[in-house]
Formats: sequence, structure tokens, C-alpha cells
Amino acid sequence: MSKTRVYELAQQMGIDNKELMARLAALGEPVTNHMAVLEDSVVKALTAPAQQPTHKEVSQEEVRVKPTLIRRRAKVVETPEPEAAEAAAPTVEPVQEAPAAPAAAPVQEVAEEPKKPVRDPGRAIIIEAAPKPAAPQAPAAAKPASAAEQKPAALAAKAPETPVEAKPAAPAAPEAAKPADKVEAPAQAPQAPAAAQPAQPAAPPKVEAQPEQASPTRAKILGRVEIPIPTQRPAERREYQRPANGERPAPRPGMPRGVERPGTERPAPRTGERPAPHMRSDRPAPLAPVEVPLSADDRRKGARKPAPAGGTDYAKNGKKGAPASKGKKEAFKKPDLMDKRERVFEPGPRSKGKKRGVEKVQIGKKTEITVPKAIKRIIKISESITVGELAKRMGIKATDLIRALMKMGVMATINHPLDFDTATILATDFGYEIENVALDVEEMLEAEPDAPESLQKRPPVVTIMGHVDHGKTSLLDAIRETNVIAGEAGGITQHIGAYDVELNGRKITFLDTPGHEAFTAMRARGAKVTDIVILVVAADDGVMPQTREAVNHSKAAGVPIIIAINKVDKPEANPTRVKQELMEFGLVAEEWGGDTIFVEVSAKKRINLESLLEMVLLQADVLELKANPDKAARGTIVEAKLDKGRGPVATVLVQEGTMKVGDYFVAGVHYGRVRAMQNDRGEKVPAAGPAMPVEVIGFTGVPDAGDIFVAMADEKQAKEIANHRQMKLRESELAKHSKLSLEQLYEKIQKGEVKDLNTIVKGDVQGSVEAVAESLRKLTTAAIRLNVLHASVGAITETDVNLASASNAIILGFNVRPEVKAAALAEKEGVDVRLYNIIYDAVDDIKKAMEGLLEPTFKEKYLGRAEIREVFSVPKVGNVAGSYVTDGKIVRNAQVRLLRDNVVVYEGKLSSLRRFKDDVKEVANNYECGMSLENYNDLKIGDIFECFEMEKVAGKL
Ligand SMILES: Nc1nc2c(ncn2[C@@H]2O[C@H](COP(=O)(O)OP(=O)(O)OP(=O)(O)O)[C@@H](O)[C@H]2O)c(=O)[nH]1
Repeated sequence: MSKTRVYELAQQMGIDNKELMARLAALGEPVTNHMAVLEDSVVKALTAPAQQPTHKEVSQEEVRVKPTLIRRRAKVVETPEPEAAEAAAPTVEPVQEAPAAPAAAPVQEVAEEPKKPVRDPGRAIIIEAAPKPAAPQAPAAAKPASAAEQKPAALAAKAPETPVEAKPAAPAAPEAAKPADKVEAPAQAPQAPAAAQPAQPAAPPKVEAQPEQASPTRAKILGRVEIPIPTQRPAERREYQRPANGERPAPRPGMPRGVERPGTERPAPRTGERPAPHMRSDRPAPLAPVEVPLSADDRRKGARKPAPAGGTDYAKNGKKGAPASKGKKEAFKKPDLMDKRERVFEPGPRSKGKKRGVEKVQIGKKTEITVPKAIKRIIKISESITVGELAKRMGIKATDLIRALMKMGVMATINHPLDFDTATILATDFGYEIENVALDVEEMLEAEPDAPESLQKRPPVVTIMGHVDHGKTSLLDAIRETNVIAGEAGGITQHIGAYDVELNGRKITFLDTPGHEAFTAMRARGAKVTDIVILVVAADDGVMPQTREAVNHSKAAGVPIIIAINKVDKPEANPTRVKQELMEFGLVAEEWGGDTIFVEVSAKKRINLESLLEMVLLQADVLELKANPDKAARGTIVEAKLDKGRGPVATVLVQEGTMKVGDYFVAGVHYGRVRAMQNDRGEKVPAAGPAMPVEVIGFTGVPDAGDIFVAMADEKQAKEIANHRQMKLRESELAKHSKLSLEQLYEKIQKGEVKDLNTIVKGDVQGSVEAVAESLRKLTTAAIRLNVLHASVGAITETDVNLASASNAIILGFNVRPEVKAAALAEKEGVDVRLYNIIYDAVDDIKKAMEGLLEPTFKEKYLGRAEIREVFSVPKVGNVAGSYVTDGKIVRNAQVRLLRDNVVVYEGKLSSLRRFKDDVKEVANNYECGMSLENYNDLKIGDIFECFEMEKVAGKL
């Protein structure tokens, strides 16, 4: 003992090197590092004071119970706490290598002890603590057994008794010495609390010796709980049983948390084999001497807590009390909470129980049935609503709604748009009401009927139509120029899509979009702009196909026609023939007893232009065209464009009211404020009255020709309506449905929605067109009248589709095809285009549709087109067409028809389809290929192959 180093002494005392160094410094023996050698006197000085202040004395009482067993009882004499001394449990140490016997002994010995402390749960810890001072001794006894593992423990055990003995052991197993030192510390501080704390590391060797019986551990539990708890692993068992009976064992709440865990803390013995000076269980021990005033309970807690908590060294420096009380709180509260939770949520012992419990609670909440207030059961929709949106607003699953729809015979997806009626029926089933707010918006925009006294005469709006080259543009220009020269000179003519001319102080507005295409396109958009149509027919050419079309379009729109027989200056002009030809359309000249105005003019020679205008004014008088100029403006967009400098610009034809600069307005899906207006002569105008065309700047977007323009009271309103329309547009695009198809006809007839069936007939020869038209007219019944709006020779054009769209008509084609653009437009507009080879089939279809018997089972699906660029004659094969695929694709096994000037000349199958020398299944767009037809050799350059296939369609009726 002559040489004791700082770190050794620190270990012996169970304190940090630093702390020891601090104490040394306090003693006036400063050291520089932990390796410094201390004199015996210094060591004594350091260790002695710890004993003096305490009022406790610890002595060992050894009794050799058996030859292999020594019972050591630590006698603690403590003035304030005599119980502690009593509580000092006897420890039994195995002597020699006889693990079984000593193991049994301690149980017996210890079992006696708990009796006292059992009354107070806190005392249970004393019982646990009691063996601890003895525990170090146990290994001491084991030491001779020369079990290397036990060495440290043995040293530790010996240390308190005969430190001199322990010393030699230390060099032999320096590592092992550490635990010994730890244990030694309490020995040096023989007070009960100090002794209690090191117990934990000391106990393990016993357990190791007796792994099966683990008597020390068991002893603790038995002493602590005093209920019939199984002797083996009580803590674990309790843990396991807890969820099963849903409640914790009674003693638990009263017990500090830390106490319970030692049961699970079996690995503790390792401390014996693997010295761990840092372990928290050791820490309280060295500090114990300083904490003399602590109660026995506190000491116990302090001793127990660190190990199970595996936590920090909060037991130091007097903080001990706090965690202990916290532990109690937890001990009382947490089990309560757990119990509640278990009772409520945990049906079984599984850990998943918690989750399940949570789920159950949620399910419980969901089952609450709440009926929304009446006001909340009204769903406002605009025109249409998707299935998903309706379900969302009703708070039901979309699948439920889809199921309800299926019951109604409607197969729908979540994005399927529902119209107002369907939505109403569905919503009623679910206890909701549907309110159509779209109607409100449109109602807001509806023109109020004007009081008769507020109406004033307005200029007529005229459109010029006619066949190509009959002089429409020339006539328009002639009228305008004449008028400009006659009127205000100097103005720079602007093309704004419309202009007005003046005659005898009266104005006439001309729409500068000659041709019935524009007229019908605008009408198809719902705009009724034109009051009078001037039909130009060249006197030298007579009635031509487009003349007929123009007549039909005008008639379909119900607009009166004035015939301008043009080019009368020409020598070959024959106005009488024109009059005769037009009689066929019911346009009979006045001098021949009819009511149609005919004017013979010459645009070139400016002949009779004034009388033409006079006739227009006369017709306007007949029509009594009037409007109220003293209200907010309403009109139609005639033309619109995006100007680089000015942004969106549109020509508005005011139809009623007066438009002023600064007015807010809405036009189609756009809105804006009139920033500036100018007329066709480029003059700025502050206001525009009825029938006056003006170019307006101030749109937020480019509107479409035919959009209705309405001046609004304020911007907010205009914006709201425009947004609403945009939404509606999107919805209607989604809900795109045909205007009228033959399949729907019967249904609509039944509902009384259709009184007139309008058709447009197109054919390859005039004879068949007339025959079809005549046959169709004969189908007229009392319930439904069949109108042939237009019948002509040639391909189905965009104009035909527009007319059909505007008049809700069906197009019937005989041996003709729609032009590509026309087909696309028909698809877009939802116009039903039916193509036939036999007249009988067409008439029969209409008849069946009217009777509700139409059962279409196949529908043609267009695949693509190829144009013949070259024709080769191949021996034994026949003619092969070198073709170029211009649209879609050509498929070898699909059906094909050969079109010559859009007239079907052959329909059948391909006999071959090749790319270079290879037979191919299909050829895509923009590729060349060789094609030949089965049993048909008349192929010509410029012919078109149209490839299609027949698709089976479920009968809709
Ligand atoms: N002799 C004579 N020629 C005329 C008269 N009106 C027009 N033309 C001529 O007829 C041709 C066609 O005139 P346009 O005004 O272009 O006919 P359009 O109907 O507008 O023709 P598209 O715009 O192609 O539909 C021009 O060469 C004109 O010079 C006329 O009154 N007399």
C-alpha cells in the first residue's frame, strides 16, 4: 500500500479522478495528473474523514452455516435509522466451488428478511439493498475457486474486509480490479446507504454462479411485493400478464418504476465479468458518504434507480429526490392511464391493440349519423356537374353514385358529366336538391323586353351571298365606294368586318363577310345578326350550286332574300333565266306574282346600286326593324383578332342599346372594359347605337365571331359571368354530345322535343339527291315533319356541317364522303353524318328511327387516307397504285373505298399493301406504299383511298 496512485484511490473511493484531485488540492496535496503517487498519509487523510461524520457503523458478522457456506450479515448501526441496520440482509457466499448450495441458502436467509419491510413498499428496497453490502463478499468467498470471472467480484468483496488481501489481486487482473474498486468504495464507507448501493454490481456473480435459481434476484422480488408471485422472473411475468387481465398488479403503482425493472435486469451479472466503471449503478455509491442525511427510502431509490433506468447520473448531487418523486408520480399516473387505455382500446394482449383501439374510436365516430340542414342539402350546379363532384358535395362515395346511375341504366365514370335533370334525379335519391345557378347567370344576361315607346327605328344589317365569282365582293366594294365618294370623303377605310353606308339619310349596315359560310358559321354560334340577305346571281351564269346553298341557308335562318342579278352589263346577261331558275326555290319575282324583290345591277358599271339599297330599306321597313338605344348595349362579335399593338380587338355590331367608352362588358368567355372605339373609317367614336359596327379595344381575350356582347354594370359582374362561362365551356366540352342523332330521334320524338327532323342530303349525282330528298319528304307524319334543308351534289363540306349544326340537322350522304375538315368539324360539333350507298337504306334508317326501331350494330371507324401518286400496271396483278398516306394509316385487312373527287367509285378490300417489296400490315401517315384493290383496276392518279373498319356498337334504342 505504499504506492497508491490517484486513479486507483479514486476507483477505490468510487469517485472521479478529478474529484479526487480536487479533494487532494483541498488537503493541500495537489497532484498534476491521475497517475500521481500518493503517500499513505494522504490516502488515510482522504479516506478517514468520510467515516467520521457518519453516525453509522457497519460491521460484518460471519457465520459458517455449512462447510461450503458462510453467512455474512452486515450490521449497520445507524443512529437515526436503526431499521437500516436491521435491514442489512445477510448474504450468503458460496465457499469453494459449490454454487448450488450457496444459492439455496441465500433464499432462505433472505426470505426471512422481507417480513419487516413489507409493510412499507419502500422498505422492499432495503431488502434488496441489504444483501448488497454482503454481495461483494460472496465473490470474495468464491475467489479461491480461481474462477477468473469472479476475480473482480472477489476482490470487491474482499476489499471492505481486508483491503490488503485485495491488493495483490489487483495487478493480476487490473481490469477486473475496477469493479472491485467500485465495490470497495462502499466498503470504505461502511454506512448503510453506501453499502446498499454497490449491491447491484455485486449481486451478479451470485447469479452467475446460480443462473437457474438466481436467488438474489428472486429474493428481491419476493421481499418487495409480498404477494403470491411466481418465484421465477416475476417482473417479466407480470409484464406479460398485465395485458391479459387488463390490470396491473396491485403493488405496482406504489412502487417506483426503477424497482420493477431489476427483474428484467438480469444482464447485470455481467458487471462482474465486464467491469464497467461508468455504470450508473456505481455512481451513487461513492457519493453516498456525502449524502448522509438522505432517508433510507431515498437511498434505496437512488441505489435502484440508475441501473434500471439505464439513464443519467441524476442521482448525484442531491437531485436524487426529484427523480424519485417523479418516479412515484409516474408510478401512480402512468399505470392509471395505461389501465384506462387498456380498458378502452386494448381488447387483447397484442401490441397491435393500440392501433386497433384507435381505429375503433374512429369507427365509432363515423357511425354518428348526421343529417345536414335543409339549406345544406341544396346543391348549386351550373348546367352540368361531374359524378365525382356531385358525390363530393353530397358527402357520399362516388361509387355509390355510380351504382345509382347504373340502376338508372347509365354507365358512368367518376368524371362523367351529369346534366341538370339527371343530377336532380340522383340527388333526390340521396335527399338533396339541385339548384341550377347557371340559369340565373344567363337570365341576368337576357335582354329585357323593351316598352314599345322606347323602341326606335334602326338600320338594317345586310349580308351578301352568292356563288363564286358572281360578284359579291365587287358589289360590296361598289356600294361602299359609291357611298364613300358620295358621303364623307377623306376617311381612311378600315377593314373591320362590317361597315355602314348611308342613303337619303338612312343607314344600312353591311357585314363584310360575303358568303353563306360565314353567315351560317355565325348562326351556328347562336348569333342572329343579319336582317336581310342580298343574293348575288350572275345574269350570265344563272343559279349555281352555291346559289342554292345560300338560298337554303337563308331560308333555314328565316331571313328575307333580295336578289341582285349582277353583271347585267354583260351582253350575254339573261336576268329572266335567273328569275325562272330561282322560282324552283320559291323565290318568285313580284312582277310574276311573288313577293321576292329582284334588282338587276352591275357592280362593275355601278348600275342600279342605289335602287338596290332602296329595296333594302324598303324591306327593312317591312320588317319594322326597331331597337331601344337608351339602355346598356348588347351586340354580336363580328370579327376579332389579336392586334400586336393594341391587344385583343373585336368588331362589335351593336344590336340594341348604346355602347359607350368606359362600359364594362362580357363577350362569350371574355370580359373587359371599352377603352376605345372606332368606326370603319378609322374615326374614334364615343358611343355606338343599334346596328352600328365599331371596333372595340379593351378585351381580356380574343372572343369568337358570333359571341354575344353584353355591357355590364360593373367589372365584378362581368368577370363573374365570364368565369362562369369558361367553367361551363369546359364542362360542355366534357359533356360533348351530338346535336341530334338518328339513335336519339325516337326518344326525342317520344318526349315531344322534336317536331321537325331537319336533314341535309348530299349525293354523287343530282338524280339520287332529288330522289332521296323526295322520299324523305314523304316520310312526314302528323307527329313529325321531315325537312330537307339542303340537298346538293358533291362532297360533304364544312358549310354543310355548319348548317346542320345551326339547324340541328342530320346529314345524309350518298356515295359521297365528308371532306377531312368537314369530318373533323362534324365530330367536334356532334353532327350526325350518315353515309349510304343505297337510297333505300337511308330512307329506311330514317323511317326506323322515327318508329324507334333503329338498331345500329355496326359503326364505321375511319382509319386513314392515301392519295394515288402513280399507277403502275403489273402483269398478272393488274394496276398497282403508288400512294402516299396523307392522314391516319392504311391497314391491310381493313376495308377501303376509292374516292374520285370525293365520290365513292369502289368499296371493298385491298388485295395487296406493300412498302417497297415487302408486304406490310399497315402503313402510317406520311409514308409511301403500293396498293391494289380486289377485283378493281380503274385506279387513277389523284384518287383517294379511304381506309376504315366497321366497329360493333351496342344498340342504343
Ligand atoms: N362585267 C361585269 N363583271 C363583274 C361584275 N361584277 C363582278 N364582275 C367580275 O366578276 C369577277 C368576280 O367578281 P368577285 O367580286 O370577285 O366575285 P365574288 O363573288 O366576290 O367571288 P369570290 O370572292 O371568289 O366568291 C371579277 O372579275 C369581277 O370583275 C359586273 O357587274 N359586271
